[in-house]
This record gives sequence, C-alpha cells and structure tokens, in this order.
Amino acid sequence: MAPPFMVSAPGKVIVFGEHAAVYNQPAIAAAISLRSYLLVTTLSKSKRTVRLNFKDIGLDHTWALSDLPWNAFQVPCKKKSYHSTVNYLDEELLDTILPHAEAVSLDLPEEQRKIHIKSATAFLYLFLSLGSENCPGFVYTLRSTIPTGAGLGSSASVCVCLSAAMLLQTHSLAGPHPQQPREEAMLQVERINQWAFVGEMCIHGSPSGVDNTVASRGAALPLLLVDTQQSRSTSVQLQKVITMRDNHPRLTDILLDGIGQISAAALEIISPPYPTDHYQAEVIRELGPLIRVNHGLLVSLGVSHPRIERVCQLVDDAQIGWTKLTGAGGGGCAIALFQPEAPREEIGNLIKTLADEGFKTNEIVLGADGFQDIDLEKFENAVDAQEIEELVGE
Ligand SMILES: Nc1ncnc2c1ncn2[C@@H]1O[C@H](COP(=O)(O)OP(=O)(O)OP(=O)(O)O)[C@@H](O)[C@H]1O
Ligand SMILES: C[C@@](O)(CCO)CC(=O)[O-]
Repeated sequence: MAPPFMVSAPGKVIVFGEHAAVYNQPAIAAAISLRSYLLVTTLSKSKRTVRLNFKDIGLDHTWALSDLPWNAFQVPCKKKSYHSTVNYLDEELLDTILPHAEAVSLDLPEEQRKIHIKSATAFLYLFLSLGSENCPGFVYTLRSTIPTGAGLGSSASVCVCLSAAMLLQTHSLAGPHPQQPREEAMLQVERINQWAFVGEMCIHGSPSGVDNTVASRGAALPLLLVDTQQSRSTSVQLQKVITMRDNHPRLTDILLDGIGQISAAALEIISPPYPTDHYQAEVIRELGPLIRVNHGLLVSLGVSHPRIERVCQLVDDAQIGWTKLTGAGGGGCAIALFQPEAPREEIGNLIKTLADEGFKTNEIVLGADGFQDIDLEKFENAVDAQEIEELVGE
C-alpha cells in the first residue's frame, strides 16, 4: 500500500490587474505565506471508496469508486492524458459528474452546499480525468489557512494541491529533487498548473489562470493585507464585469485596458535589476499612485464594496500610503502599501483602528518555505488556521 503523502500550495495577492487579466491584460501577483495542505492516504485493497474530507468548509463525503462515471471519461475522443492541455470544460463530462457532486451535504443550507458542490465538482473532474477505475481507494484530507472567498486565491491553491497530488499518484511527475534540471522542473510545474486551471474552471467558470499560476510558481512584494471579513464569490464578481461589458462594451474596454496599462507600468518599475535597499523607497513611491489609480478603475467596474471603501478612507485619512482591493472584490481583502517614510507608530495606530472596526490585518510574508515532518494525525485534527500554522512551522 502506498504511504500517505502531503502537498501544499500558497494563496496569492494580486497587486495589479485583477479582472483585466480575464480579458488578456497583464497582471502582477505575489504568493503569500497562507497555504493549503492536502494529505492523501491510500486505503487497503478491500475499501473501494474515495473520501473527500475538506474540514475547513465542513465537507466530508465518500463515493463508491464503482459508482463514478469512469466510462464517460474513457471514451477515446474524451480521454485526456496527464500531458494534455485542457483549456475548456467538456459540458458532457460535467453533466455526468454533476449528480455525484450534487450528492454532497444534502442536509446543509443551499448557500453552504453551493460551496461544497463547487469543490466536489473540481475534485471529481480531476480525479476522473487523471485517475482510473482500478485505482485503490483514497482519502483526500485538505486543510487551509487561506480564508475562503476573501480574494486570496483559496480555490486556486486547493486546485493546485489536487492537481499535484493526482499527478503524483499517477506517477506523471518526477521529482522535485535537487539534481533535477531547471527546464524539467518548470515543465512539471506547468503540468500541475494546467490541471489546476481545469479545477479553477469548475469553481469559477471563466478564470484567467493568474491565481493558479501564482499558487504553482510563486513571486514576491511586501504589503499590509486587510481582510474585510465580507465573504463573496469570485464568479459573481466576474459576472458583474461581463454584464457591464455587454451593456457598455467600449467604456468597459477602456477601463480594462487602463488596468492593463497600469500593470505594464508597474512591471517596468519592479523589473530587474531588482531594487536594492537604497532605491527600494523610490520604487514604492512610484508604485503607490498606480495602486490608487488601479483601485479607482476597479470601483468604476463596480467590483468594490463599502467595507473596502472604508479601508481606503482610513488609509487616506492617515496619509501614510495607498490602498486597493485585491482579487475579485465585492468584499474580501484590500492591500495597503505604505510610504517609505510612514512612521511605524502611525502604521500601528492605523492597524489598531482597522481592528477596532472589525477588519483583520496581516503584514504578509512572501515566498515562505514549505513544510517538513508534520504529525499527520495532529494535522487532520487541528482546530483552526493558527493550529495548522503551528504544526507546519510557519
Ligand atoms: N479550505 C477549503 N477547502 C475546500 N474548498 C475550498 C477551500 N477554500 C476555498 N475552497 C473552494 O474555493 C471556492 C472559493 O473560491 P472563490 O474564487 O470564490 O474565492 P477565492 O479563491 O478565495 O478568491 P479569489 O478567486 O478572488 O482569489 C469555494 O467555493 C470552494 O469551492
Ligand atoms: C478577478 C480575477 O481577475 C482574480 C481573482 O483572484 C479573476 C481571474 O483572474 O481569474
């Protein structure tokens, strides 16, 4: 029996370019130290089931392997290989999956069940595409320290974990190992990324791929993250832009193009040679106004929220930095970049005011390390994000 193993992927913040990325504009995003962790346990031969235990969202469902629609995925014209590029969802395959995904959490309110069904759909699409009917039974236990629906790429990080785990299980990935040539390692990351994108399509409908790309590859920039604690769904925010574009195509395209130009300008500012300490301050001064303008355009697209506007107002009142929403908007998180000369005490006062008004703040650590030697039983039973972080040692 194969030993249990674990994979992990980070969340992200989009610094510039959300929404416009969906319309092929450039975007700049960074990985953060909040992560998802997926533990995969193989069952004994006699147990022919697959169990999804997504504890943070309260989803725990078991399917009999023989009940799943393997045949639909094996039809020669539908069969995908692990190295296939899949950039759309097959509606017929989705139809065969849906009754199985919709069998989860029948006793829960519709709002919560919707979240479970999305996760189950992404899981089943990947499992049936990459797995085989003769595989052993498995338990997939997921824990995440990334708040769900906060704009921090929780779904992409879950999808990267699922994709990486399934590619490992089918022996479609070699490594990573220290002697592995860089090109080979990048090819494997790209493979994980592509299948994660398939999972993202199951959850979001029409993602740009920026979230799963960051969760697969990583990147960096220091910021204050402010969680409005106002949950929302990315697909609803994406739909707002689609509707605006249907009603006002030229105007919407001007806004999206403007956001693309901001990302391109920001990329020039942060491009190599990377800023050393003595001109890091200059870089921040140049990026700051771009953050404010990018937010203004997102407000015009209709994807902000009164709680996000309150964060902008508090940072503006303190006159110590620039703010924008990050991710899909409609709630979720904002990011603040502080002026290099902003006094530490004033930043502290602002963080306190934000906390008093019910916002959760986090000075985010970028490009954090992976994990080692985790006690698997403690991991499964960890009560909350803090306990998971203590176990993984971040
Ligand atoms: N801890 C988790 N366990 C299982 N599924 C999760 C978890 N966190 C998120 N998901 C899945 O991701 C979906 C949330 O995705 P959504 O895109 O709305 O938010 P996000 O990814 O956090 O935000 P954004 O896409 O703006 O960065 C949920 O409906 C659920 O299917
Ligand atoms: C709103 C969006 O641009 C970012 C969501 O984190 C959607 C996407 O790129 O898929």
